[in-house]
Amino acid sequence: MKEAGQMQNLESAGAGRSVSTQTGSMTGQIPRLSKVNLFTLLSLWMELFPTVNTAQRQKSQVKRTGLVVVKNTKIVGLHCSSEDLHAGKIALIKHGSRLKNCDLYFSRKPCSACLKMIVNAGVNRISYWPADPEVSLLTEASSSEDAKLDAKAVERLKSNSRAHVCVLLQPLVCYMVQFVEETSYKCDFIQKIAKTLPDANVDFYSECKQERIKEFEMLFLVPNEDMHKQILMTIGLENLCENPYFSNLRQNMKDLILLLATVASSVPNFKHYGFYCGNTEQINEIHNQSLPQEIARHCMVQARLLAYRTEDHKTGVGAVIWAEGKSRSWDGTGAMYFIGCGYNAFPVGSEYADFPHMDDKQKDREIRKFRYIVHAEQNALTFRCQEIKPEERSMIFVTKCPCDECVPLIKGAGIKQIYAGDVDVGKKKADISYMRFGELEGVSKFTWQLNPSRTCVGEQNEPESRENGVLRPIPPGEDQHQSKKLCLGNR
Ligand SMILES: Nc1ccn([C@H]2C[C@H](O)[C@@H](COP(=O)(O)OP(=O)(O)OP(=O)(O)O)O2)c(=O)n1
Repeated sequence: MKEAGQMQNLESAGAGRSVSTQTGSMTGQIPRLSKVNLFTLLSLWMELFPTVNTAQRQKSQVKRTGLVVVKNTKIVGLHCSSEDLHAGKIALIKHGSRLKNCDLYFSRKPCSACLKMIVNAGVNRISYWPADPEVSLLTEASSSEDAKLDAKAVERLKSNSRAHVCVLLQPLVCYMVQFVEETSYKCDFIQKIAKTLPDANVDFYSECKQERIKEFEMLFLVPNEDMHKQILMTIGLENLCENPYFSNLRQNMKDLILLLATVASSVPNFKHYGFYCGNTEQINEIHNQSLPQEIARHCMVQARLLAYRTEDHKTGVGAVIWAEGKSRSWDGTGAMYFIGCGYNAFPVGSEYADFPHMDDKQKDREIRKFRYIVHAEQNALTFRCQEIKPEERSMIFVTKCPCDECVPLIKGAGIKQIYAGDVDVGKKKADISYMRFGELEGVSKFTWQLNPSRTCVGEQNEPESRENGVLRPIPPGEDQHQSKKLCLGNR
């Protein structure tokens, strides 16, 4: 029996098949991200969810942690720890006994306080990223005694628990890194900057990527190999300390970090580019309702990661739906909470040869893919884990413009905002068209572009920035600082 459509298992459809590809990966074969790697990457990315006191928390002994909750291979929760609550505690508050039989992917090994509760809730598997644990072992000698005691307690809980507590790091399939590199560079967001700013040095993308790789390696990889081995020993992974296991582990970790940095750079924090409403008359009104750019970019990167699970040989699309609750809650995502996600794939349970895979170039319309493939937005809506509340602001992030089939679905579902690429807007292709998005009313549309208020209303009208849905004024100098960091193309 095949798994549900949100996370359909069609490994056979992806890796290792010779296909004609618009993206033209080196071999003409489309590699596909495994589910385990997707969940792992999303957990690391959730650790980086833009929060208020990120800097402050990094200094504390309890490290920020990202968490993905998976039930029957479907993502039912994307969380991150806050100043007050660890990731495991947040999962417990949000899901309670529904955690039974779930698989949890942590960006760090959880502490004993979290582990005892989630084990007690009856989870099936706990997978964690094998670097510095939640209660950091990379701290001063005075507090390291507590950290070691905690690591021992975790081991004891682990050995007496029914849940499988493990490290799940799969090597990436062949050419995955090259494929992600090519498709990230060619993605709508980077190409739009390259087209609209012809003077910009196109190297901005590579430079941004290099910065991100450095930043992520600092965060997710213990820089010193001996220290990494010591941590692995303390957290009960002595079997990974010998070579070749240790070097393989480091290599797998580095590959995943590289992949995350590449995808993250494809929705860059560059100059005044971001998700804006194209209609200048509505700018002021809509700005008050739109998300802070850093959160919008963060969610779009999640959608981009999901797109690497596509079953379409040519065009991968990812979608993720979030909502903003009425008040800020005590987790690291503030007032935002996860509703659902998906990618374009053939109907649940189908096998590789059940449906046609051809595109518009195929003369025989009967063997084209379009009538069979379920779109990313459709899967995200179908397999959502929460209801969409009409009184709350809900938003969908899609890597491509919603097509005419999806636009009324999104509106009908009560989603209030769409964040999307707009490269095909207004196009009518033979079997799929993107005409209705432009005309859509009653749903705010934010597409990737240069901030229109920079050219239309002047810089003084820059909206207040918000942290996790909470309005705050921009502290003097911060905006300049951000653009300084981002003006990579100006050299
Ligand atoms: N918002 C969207 C838009 C499209 N898709 C999916 C459905 C198809 O799997 C694929 C179609 O993409 P294109 O319209 O780009 O069509 P092609 O894949 O044929 O590419 P081309 O641009 O060359 O026509 O993307 C989706 O899931 N969600």
